Amino acid sequence: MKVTSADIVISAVKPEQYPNEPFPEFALAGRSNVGKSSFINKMINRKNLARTSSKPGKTQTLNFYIINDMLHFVDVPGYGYAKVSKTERAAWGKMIETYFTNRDQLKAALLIVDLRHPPTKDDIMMYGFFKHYDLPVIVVATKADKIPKGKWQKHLKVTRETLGMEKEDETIVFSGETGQGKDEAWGLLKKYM
Ligand SMILES: Nc1nc2c(ncn2[C@@H]2O[C@H](COP(=O)(O)OP(=O)(O)OP(=O)(O)O)[C@@H](O)[C@H]2O)c(=O)[nH]1
Ligand SMILES: [Mg+2]
Repeated sequence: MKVTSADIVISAVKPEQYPNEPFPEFALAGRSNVGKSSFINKMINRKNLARTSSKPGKTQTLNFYIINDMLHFVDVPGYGYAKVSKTERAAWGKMIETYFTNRDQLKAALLIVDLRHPPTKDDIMMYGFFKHYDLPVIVVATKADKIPKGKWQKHLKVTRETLGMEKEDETIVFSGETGQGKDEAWGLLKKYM
C-alpha cells in the first residue's frame, strides 16, 4: 500500500479515550524491545513516528496511529521486561485485556516475535490469548536482518512449532531495518480491511 499520510491520533490508557472512527484497526503485541514500534515505522515509511528505543519499555500507552485516513495501527506496550513492578504488570494486563477483548474495530493482532530465538513463554501465552478470543493473529518474525537469509526458514519453523501455531495462521519474516516482508505484510492486512 502506498502510504500518503500517517499521524498519531491519541495515546490512550482507557476505552473512553479510544478513537470513535470505524476504521479497520491492527494492534501490535510482543516482548519489550522486540521491534513493535519499528514495525509500524517501517510499514508507514517514517523514521520515528512511533517512538523507538534501544532500551525496553519505551511504549507505555496504547498509541493510535491513523494511516491514509482509513486505518489505525495501535502500538502497545511490550511484555516480559523484568524490571517491572507487580503493580505495573497488573495495570498492563488490565489495559491489554480491556483493549483486545472489547474493540470492535480490531481486525487482527500482529504478534511480533524475534526470528533469531524461539518464542518465549510470554509469547506462547499471548498467542494462546488471541486464539482463546478468536482474534485473527498474524505472527511477524522480525530482526531477520540479524541472521543469514539461508537460516530464515529453519528459524521460522521453530517459531511456528514453539507457538503451536495453527495451519491457517500466517507468519511473515520481517526486518525493521531493511523493510524485508513489508509488502507481504501489507498484502495480508489488506485482506482484513
Ligand atoms: N537490526 C534490527 N534492529 C531492530 C529491528 N526492529 C527493531 N530493532 C531495534 O530494536 C530496538 C527496539 O525497537 P522498538 O521498535 O523500540 O521495540 P518495541 O517492541 O516497540 O519496544 P517497547 O516499546 O519497549 O515494547 C531498537 O533499538 C530498534 O532499532 C530489526 O528488524 N532489525
Ligand atoms: Mg515500542
